[in-house]
Amino acid sequence: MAYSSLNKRVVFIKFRMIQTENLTYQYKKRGAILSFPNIALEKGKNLLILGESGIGKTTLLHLLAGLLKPVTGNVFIDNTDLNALKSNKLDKFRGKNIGLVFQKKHAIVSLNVFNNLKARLLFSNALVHNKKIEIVLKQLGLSELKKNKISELSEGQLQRLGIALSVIHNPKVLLADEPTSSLDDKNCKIVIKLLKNQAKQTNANLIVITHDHRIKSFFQNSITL
Ligand SMILES: Nc1ncnc2c1ncn2[C@@H]1O[C@H](COP(=O)(O)OP(=O)(O)OP(=O)(O)O)[C@@H](O)[C@H]1O
Repeated sequence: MAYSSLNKRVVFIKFRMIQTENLTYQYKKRGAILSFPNIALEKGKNLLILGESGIGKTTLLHLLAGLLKPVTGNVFIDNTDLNALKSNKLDKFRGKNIGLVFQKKHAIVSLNVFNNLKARLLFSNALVHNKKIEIVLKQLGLSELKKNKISELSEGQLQRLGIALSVIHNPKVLLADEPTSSLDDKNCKIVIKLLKNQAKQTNANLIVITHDHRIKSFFQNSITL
């Protein structure tokens, strides 16, 4: 076959890191059925998901993380169908590939800042590199506080530690639930920039779910539930 005709037949299929199809969820039998638009996100792309209170934002985030099983539909992360994984494999997959940023902080109070990050790496079966921890602490402005107890951190410092804990194992996907809703304008901007920078540095996909319209301008892609 001549090169020119071979060339014409080359098809570029864009690889989707995150893909959902026909997702629905129902908390109670006879309860309302929550249904969600399809998501298709190429590697490294970010997405903002907006929606009013009670519309199902946290539910969608939990479906994307495999914390809830959909009534119908599928979630594919890096070509893996989360529905097809048994619970221990799903836990391992989530631990390795997904970073969750919750509004409530998930640090272990009996450990200092540095050891919290070490524990997070151990939990996700990642290699513990002290240097890597130092780098993330520096990126998030927490180096000076590495030996501090969790109780000694301010709200803003705790939030940055929450981000550090979500990104330390280089997840492929970073899911953030209302990361800015309780913040003033200045800190809202800082947190979104930190999340975007962290995602960019590790070539991860960032999905932020929120009702906070202030952050719309930081995202090229957004959907409203
Ligand atoms: N555990 C539960 N049992 C029953 N219903 C639930 C449960 N969790 C959420 N719901 C209902 O499901 C719907 C979607 O809830 P969800 O928390 O996903 O919304 P949300 O958009 O994140 O809301 P908010 O912005 O107020 O946090 C709501 O009507 C809520 O009352």
